[in-house]
Amino acid sequence: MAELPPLIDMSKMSSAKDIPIKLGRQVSSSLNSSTSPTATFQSPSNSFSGGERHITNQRELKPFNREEFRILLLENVNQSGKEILNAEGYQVESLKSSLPEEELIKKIRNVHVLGIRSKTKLSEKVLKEAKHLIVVGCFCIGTNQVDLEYAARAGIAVFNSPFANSRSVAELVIGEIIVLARQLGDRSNELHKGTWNKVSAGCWEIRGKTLGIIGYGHIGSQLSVLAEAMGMNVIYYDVVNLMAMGTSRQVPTLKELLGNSDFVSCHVPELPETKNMIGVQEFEWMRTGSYLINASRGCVIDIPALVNASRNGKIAGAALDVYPSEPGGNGDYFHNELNCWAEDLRSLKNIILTPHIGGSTEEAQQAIGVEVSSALVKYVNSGVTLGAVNLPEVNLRSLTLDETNHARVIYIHHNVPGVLRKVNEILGDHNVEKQITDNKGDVAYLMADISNVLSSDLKDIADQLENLSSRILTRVLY
Ligand SMILES: NC(=O)C1=CN([C@@H]2O[C@H](COP(=O)(O)OP(=O)(O)OC[C@H]3O[C@@H](n4cnc5c(N)ncnc54)[C@H](O)[C@@H]3O)[C@@H](O)[C@H]2O)C=CC1
Ligand SMILES: O=C(O)C(=O)COP(=O)(O)O
Repeated sequence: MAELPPLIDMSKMSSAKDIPIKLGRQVSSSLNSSTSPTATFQSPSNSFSGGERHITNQRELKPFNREEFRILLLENVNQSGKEILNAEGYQVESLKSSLPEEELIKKIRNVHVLGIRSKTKLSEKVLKEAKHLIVVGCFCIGTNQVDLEYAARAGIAVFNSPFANSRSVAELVIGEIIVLARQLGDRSNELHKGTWNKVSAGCWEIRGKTLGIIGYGHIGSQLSVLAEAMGMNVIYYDVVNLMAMGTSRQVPTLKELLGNSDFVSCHVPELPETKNMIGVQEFEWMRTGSYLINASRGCVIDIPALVNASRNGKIAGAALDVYPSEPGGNGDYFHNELNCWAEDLRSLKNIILTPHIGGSTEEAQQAIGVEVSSALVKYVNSGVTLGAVNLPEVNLRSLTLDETNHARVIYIHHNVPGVLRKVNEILGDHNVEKQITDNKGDVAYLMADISNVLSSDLKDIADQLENLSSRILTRVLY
C-alpha cells in the first residue's frame, strides 16, 4: 500500500461519504475553494449507505473517490466479507495470516478500517499508531484480543459477530465428547500404523452421562440442547442466573458442577476471572475418569495442571482447541519454542489437540463475513453503531429523498458535563432534524442530522467541534 494522503480532502467526497477528522489533523481548506456557498446537497438514494450521492454546486459534479478509503483484512477473512467491502469501492487488501507486531504497526498507520480474527492483538501500543483508523471488525466472537477501552477512548469503534459460529463450536464439542468416550483418536492412530486393537474397556456410550457446561451463553446453551438430544443429562454453572434449556439445571458452584459431571466443557470468555479457572484444585474436584473439553480460550485451563491430571489418571481424557499462545498462521509451530508445554501435550495420547477450529466451518465463516462487513459498511457510510462492542449503540433513520442541504454530524467525545449545550450552540444556526446521543462509560457518541447547511458551513462546523476540549473524533457525513 502506498502512503495515505495526509488528510482526506473533502472536495473529493462529493457523492457520499465522510470526512473523518482525527485528532491533530486539519480539514483541507480545499473545501471552501471547491464548493460554492450556494451549493446544495441532493440525495438520489434514500440512505447514506445506498447509491451514489452528489453535491450539486456551481462547479461540475465530482464523483466520490471511494478508492481512497483503505481497508486491511487479516487472518483469511471469508470471501463473503471481502465481496461486500469491494462492492462499496473501497481499497481492500486481504492477507491470509495475522502479522507480527512491528509489521502490524507499519500497516495500521495507513488504514481506515481493519478486519481481524482471534489472533491479531490490538494493544494500546498498536492502536496508538493507527492515526487514520476509525473502526475494527472482529470477524469472530471473541474481542479479548482488542484493547476495547483504549479503542473507545481513541474513537475507534469495534464490531464482532456475536453468535454466527456458536453452532459450529457446539457441534465440534459434541463430536469430541463421542471421540473421547470411544477412544476414537487412539484406535484410528493405531490402525493407521497397522495395529488392530478391538477393545471395549474404558469405552462408553454418552447416553445417560452428565455433561457439565461452564458458561451457559450462546455456545454453552446450544451445546446443552444438542447433548440432551443424545440422552445426556446437562448441568451448568454461570455467574449469571440463566434460563435452562430443556431439562438442564443450573448449579450454584463450580465445585458442584465439577463433582457431578462425566464430561466438562468450558465456554467462558477470556477475562481476569476466567484465567486458570480450571487448575490444580478444580482437577481435584472433578470425578476420577471424567473428561475435560476446552474450546473457549487457552488461558482458562492451567495446562501444567491438566498435564498432571492426565498423567496420573485423574481425568480419562481431554480435548483442547485453544491454547495460551497460538501461532499467527498455519505451519509447523506446535513445539516448545512457542509454548513450553507443547511437547507435554503432544506426548499425551488421551488429549485431542485441534488448531483453534471451533468456528472454522464454511457456514460460520460465510455468515460472519456478511455480518461484520455489513456492520463496517454501515458504520463507515452512515455512522451507525448498532452491534458495536465498545461504543454506545446509536442509530438514526436514514435521510430521505426530500431532505436536501443536509449533513450528518458524528461527534465522539469524552462523557463530561456541558458537551451537548456546546455542540448545539455550534449546530444551532442550522435545522437539527434529528439528534441522538448516548454514552458507554467515559465515551459518548452523538449523531445529528442537520438541514439548511451549505457545503461551506461544513468545515466551520467540523472545526468548531474539533476545538471543543471534549472531542475525540469528529466526522461529517453528507
Ligand atoms: N474455539 C473457537 O473457535 C471459538 C471460541 N469461542 C470462545 O467461546 C467463548 C464463549 O462464547 P459465547 O458462548 O458466544 O459467549 P457468551 O458471552 O454468549 O457466553 C459466555 C457465558 O460465560 C459466562 N461467564 C462469564 N464469566 C464467567 C465465570 N467467571 N464463570 C462462569 N461463567 C462465566 C457469561 O455469563 C456467559 O453466559 C468466547 O468468548 C470465545 O472466547 C467462540 C467462538 C469460537
Ligand atoms: O470466534 C471466536 O472467538 C473464535 O475463537 C474463532 O476465532 P477465529 O475466527 O477462528 O480466529
